[in-house]
Amino acid sequence: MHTPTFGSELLRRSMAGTDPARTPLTHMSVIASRAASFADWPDWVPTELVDSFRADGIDRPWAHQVQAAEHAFDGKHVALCTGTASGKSLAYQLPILTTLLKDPNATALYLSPTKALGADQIRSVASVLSATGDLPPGAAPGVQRRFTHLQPCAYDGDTDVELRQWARAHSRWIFTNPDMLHIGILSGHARWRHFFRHLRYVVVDEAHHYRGVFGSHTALVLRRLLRIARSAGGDPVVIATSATMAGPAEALTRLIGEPAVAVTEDGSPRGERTVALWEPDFLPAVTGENGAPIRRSAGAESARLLADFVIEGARTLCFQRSRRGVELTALQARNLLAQIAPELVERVAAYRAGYLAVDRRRLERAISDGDLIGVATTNALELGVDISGLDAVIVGGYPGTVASFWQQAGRAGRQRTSGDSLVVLVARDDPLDTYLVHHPDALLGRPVEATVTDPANPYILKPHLLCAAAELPLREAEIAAWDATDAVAELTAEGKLKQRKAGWYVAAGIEPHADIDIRGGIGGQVLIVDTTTSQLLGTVDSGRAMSTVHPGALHIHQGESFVIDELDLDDGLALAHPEEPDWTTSARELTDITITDEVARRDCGDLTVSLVDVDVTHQVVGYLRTLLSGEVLDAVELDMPAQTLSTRAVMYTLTPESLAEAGVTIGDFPGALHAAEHAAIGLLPLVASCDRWDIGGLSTNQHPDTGLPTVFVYDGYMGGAGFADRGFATFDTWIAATRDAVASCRCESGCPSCVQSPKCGNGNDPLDKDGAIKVLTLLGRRYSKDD
Ligand SMILES: Nc1ncnc2c1ncn2[C@@H]1O[C@H](COP(=O)(O)OP(=O)(O)OP(=O)(O)O)[C@@H](O)[C@H]1O
Repeated sequence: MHTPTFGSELLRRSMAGTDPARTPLTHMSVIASRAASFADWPDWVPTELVDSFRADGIDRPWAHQVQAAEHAFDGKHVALCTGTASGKSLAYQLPILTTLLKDPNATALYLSPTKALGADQIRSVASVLSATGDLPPGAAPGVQRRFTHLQPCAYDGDTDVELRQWARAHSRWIFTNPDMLHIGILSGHARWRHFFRHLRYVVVDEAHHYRGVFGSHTALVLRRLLRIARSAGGDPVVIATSATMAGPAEALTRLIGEPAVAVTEDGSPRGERTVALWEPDFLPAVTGENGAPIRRSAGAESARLLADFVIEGARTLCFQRSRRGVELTALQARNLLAQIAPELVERVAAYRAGYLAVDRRRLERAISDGDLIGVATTNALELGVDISGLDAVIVGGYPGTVASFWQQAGRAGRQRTSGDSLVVLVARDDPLDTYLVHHPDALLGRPVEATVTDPANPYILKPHLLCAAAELPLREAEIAAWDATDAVAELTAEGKLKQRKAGWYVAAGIEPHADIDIRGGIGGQVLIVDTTTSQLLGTVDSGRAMSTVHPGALHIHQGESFVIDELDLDDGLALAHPEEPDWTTSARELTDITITDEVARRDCGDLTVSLVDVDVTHQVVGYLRTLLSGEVLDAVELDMPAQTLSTRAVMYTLTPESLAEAGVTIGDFPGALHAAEHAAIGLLPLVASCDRWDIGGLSTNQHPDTGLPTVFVYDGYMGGAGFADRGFATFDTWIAATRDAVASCRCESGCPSCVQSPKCGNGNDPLDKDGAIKVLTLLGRRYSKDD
């Protein structure tokens, strides 16, 4: 570090006294500040609207805002992908408010992945519409009279029946989410005919959230929306926004099935941002499974940094992955402060979604006003919420995607004056975190990951086809455009669709909408119920129930802990009671795989990589209870039935000769392949925007279907979710990163940061770290030549 920055100074002061040989800091770099690039207000924006924006504090738009607004106004679907706090809302507000003002019938729809963000965006629109500009003194507060007919209104699970009726009849700008659009709007679209006939814009905010199974469901909901609007006479333009989305135009096209353009050049000003990567040291005298060393937890390390930054007067947000983690971090930071700076204890708090709305607003105000200096939070503060004046962000554990990392990092430095900030990523004991803190380029120099969706997955597509047919008869051309010929033939053969002259109709007695839970995954659902209050805590895909809500499993719901007493798969019920144990659980599964089809294959000498359809049979055989320190408390056995999952896998085979050549002796094959498989599962999220819990794996010395040493990594969802496809498509990058992650871990013979897996059915045995490096090096060498 040459010239000290705000961030490097803050870190230096916090690290004073640390033994340089054991420094947890693995990297520090500075992202330079940037000046604003302005544009003129487009000449199609009415003066009264420009006045309102000016009165709301926006004198001139930034260049990217105008570019995106112009595309949308010209009728092109547009994806705006610029940094956090780059004013993306204004970019869609300009064409929408203009159109609503000029055409008294025009309507618009706004979609966000969370209700909180939707509420925030309505507030932002209301603020523009109520800005008094040059209205005469004494004009009524609230929305100005000339804008009253626009009536932006929320329409989600919290909206009561009366307001819903009012919104349908009067609102010209509806704020909702994909879930409500599916179940509450498209299912009864006849009542919305006027709204759809005049629908001119659809906003898809924070579009990178639509990935994996949720993304595939949303893609189909959006296609149904466009189809219904067009059949009613409307022709909406879609405006997608995201601070972090790879290939935004392609991503939007994948989501809506139609061509789109992108705007990515960010014209907003930014302060100087220092980014630090941090790897907690190993704990002395504490060991985990099979005696492996374990690191100080990311939560405890984050709490220490939070307390240090608060002492330095730096206003800091500290992100934690779980709500429980948030409470613990805030508590630990307060305990540390109580010993050294007791006057600061009350200036640190926890923030999470389970709190009452009033408490959340109070906390948000206290953060903005500076009454609170340090706040531990879940990703509830990651999206949208416009809090300014923060100096530092601590990201406690890689949040799963590069997109989320930048989203969280972007919460600091939103101050327009200087905006200098510090971001620290604290690694968890996990291969992906280890890799990232030792390979800064993979995090800081890499474009964000592609959002993976697979709307062609028949297990997702078929229920949506039934909904579409129930909404309006399905026509040949639509079926072809949705790539659904086979699925429609199957539904027709099953008697669920009937072909008539005007198209395909859903068979009498079928009400398909309620059968889809667009966040719940695929297939049937198991309900999780608190037996002490009869409260429904949530649902889980039945295919994943045995590994997540087996008897004895710890289940977290809105920050509260529950322990599962009973799982009844026949009735689809998991019964739980509240309990706050100091351990967590992870299921142990045994897996068998049969290859049913080969979709694609790349040979490289005697090695092969293939994309295959597989039947995965797994059986949960027990679970581990692990203390929060990482220490294993015990292993509990379970007797659960086996289940079969038909899905997609990426598979590679090697030969005994190639392994021997790479230096792996025959007795070490199982441990080497097993360790390589675990690490590859841990690293797949680097290329496929999924969670390691979305995927599974199997390695074997000799698979019956290949006759060779074989490793599979498969999607944990019926029909697949697109993750294995990404693994196949980016095999070289994925395997090279996996090799580097294992090789750069400082442990001697394998630990949770490299080759141990928290859900291994074989108790992480055998594992051969050195052998895994040899296997991965061999694959990497061969395939990088090939690519
Ligand atoms: N042209 C502009 N000039 C000055 N300030 C602006 C301009 N455009 C927007 N802003 C302000 O910037 C802040 C961030 O805007 P906004 O919330 O729309 O950003 P965003 O890109 O949606 O952020 P996020 O990605 O965090 O959701 C707001 O306070 C807004 O009023």
